[in-house]
Amino acid sequence: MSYVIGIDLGTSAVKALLIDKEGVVRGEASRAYPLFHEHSGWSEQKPDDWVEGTIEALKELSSSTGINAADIEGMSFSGQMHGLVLLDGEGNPVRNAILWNDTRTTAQCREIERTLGDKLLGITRNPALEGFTLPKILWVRQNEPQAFEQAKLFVLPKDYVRYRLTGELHMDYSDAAGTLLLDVAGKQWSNDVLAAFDLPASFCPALVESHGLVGTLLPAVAERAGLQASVKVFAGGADNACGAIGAGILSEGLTLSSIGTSGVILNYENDKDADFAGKVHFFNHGKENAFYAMGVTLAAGYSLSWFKNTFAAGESFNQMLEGVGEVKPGAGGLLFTPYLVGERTPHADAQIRASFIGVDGSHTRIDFARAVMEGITFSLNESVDLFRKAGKKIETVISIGGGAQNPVWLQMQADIFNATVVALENEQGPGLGAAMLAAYGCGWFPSLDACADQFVKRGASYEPNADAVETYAGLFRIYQQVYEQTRGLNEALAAYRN
Ligand SMILES: Nc1ncnc2c1ncn2[C@@H]1O[C@H](COP(=O)(O)OP(=O)(O)O)[C@@H](O)[C@H]1O
Ligand SMILES: O=C(CO)[C@@H](O)[C@H](O)COP(=O)(O)O
Repeated sequence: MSYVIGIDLGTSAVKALLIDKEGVVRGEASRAYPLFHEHSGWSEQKPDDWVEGTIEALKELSSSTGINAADIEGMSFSGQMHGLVLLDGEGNPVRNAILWNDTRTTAQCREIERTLGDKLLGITRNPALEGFTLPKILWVRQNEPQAFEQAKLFVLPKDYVRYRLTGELHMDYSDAAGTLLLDVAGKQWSNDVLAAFDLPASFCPALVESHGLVGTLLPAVAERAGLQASVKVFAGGADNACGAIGAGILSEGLTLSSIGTSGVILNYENDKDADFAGKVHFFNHGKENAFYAMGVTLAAGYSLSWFKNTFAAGESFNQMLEGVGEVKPGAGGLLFTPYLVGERTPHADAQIRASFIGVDGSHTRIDFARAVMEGITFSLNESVDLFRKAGKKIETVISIGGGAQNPVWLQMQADIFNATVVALENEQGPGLGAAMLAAYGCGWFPSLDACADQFVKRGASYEPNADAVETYAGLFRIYQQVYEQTRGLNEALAAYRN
């Protein structure tokens, strides 16, 4: 039997999956690593923590499954997007990575808008948002000139890990699309954008397709991980592109909802010229010459894990959420907006913060937990709403991510989105998409679509309940007002943050 490995470099942990030719998961291992929040709005990780975590997870995977290492043919990656890793001439990081959920770069975003004007959307197909990579590059240049002086090249998180595993430096189109330096439709680094910010072409790594072969394992890494150095390593993709591949979102008309640390509503696009006027992100897919548009909730699963860590420390998600299905839709008039770290869609705002509105003396912790889940889902529904207004039909939504583990949340998504929500059997998130890129790259299938036919297995389906749909439609209108009503208050409170 032959196997491939999919590595999902997430924000909270790296997860490695061993998958056979039938698409059956034969083993999994993960390693968590810390996030550093030195100031409000800052979010960093140590690139070498990712590398160590990945090698440790691979070691566990190879030893615990008891399979013959020679049977592992290939591996590929899914990575948290946008994070800036600056490398010196020797390939060492010059500072910690600045992550996708770090919002320190508002001034640099305004500078990018002033410098590029309409060209920005025309070339990169996206507006300047704090989470994207170019503003982070400018921030380091302006605030840490000594570190910037040493930097010869930038990569994204999974590219750094792959580099340390193979010695080869590349970036795939799906991840490069989130840097604001790529001509998305033309699939090349934009000389116009690079020149506008005085960055040399040598600052960007070579571009490859997500299923492209980039090398094999370095012998020392292979030995530590318990693998053979001949394992073929394929580039991989952005976590949302890989999540979409792993959910079979490979043709028009399919929509994905992902509740991981962040939350995403994603729509497949064949048309490189599809125009959403920058209201949602528009990126290259991990499938060759395909695209996707998506809206992003910055703190989706993060809001629930914040709530758990703060008010239910020591409990599992299942323990904390026991009985949440018995609380009626609307949590007794309690509304939550999930703006714990600012927001992206539809309000690109780094200063906004979360609120509970309507707290009543009768509310208990389980009402708050339900309100948090509903608030996250209302935020995702803002993206569903945007897509519907742009003419997209959203009738069936495939749900992935840690949030899809809870059936009450799956039904809640069906009721709030007013669409059929489908879970996957043995949901594995973007790691499955990464493994599929390796399976396709190894030549096991003639196309990614053929691989999806074999690997992606739909599970339970949730239909919208008419009463709940009506209740939520009313609540959603109230939810939508909270942003404007709390914006000024949060701007004033910003001065008091750490
Ligand atoms: N049993 C569960 N029930 C509901 N939500 C859960 C459960 N387990 C995890 N989650 C949610 O999923 C999130 C993690 O999702 P995951 O896809 O693993 O994230 P990432 O890839 O960003 O690390 C958590 O923050 C939590 O909100
Ligand atoms: O910033 C984005 C997408 O634009 C995030 O989706 C990151 O890619 C991190 O994702 P998760 O850790 O939530 O999977």
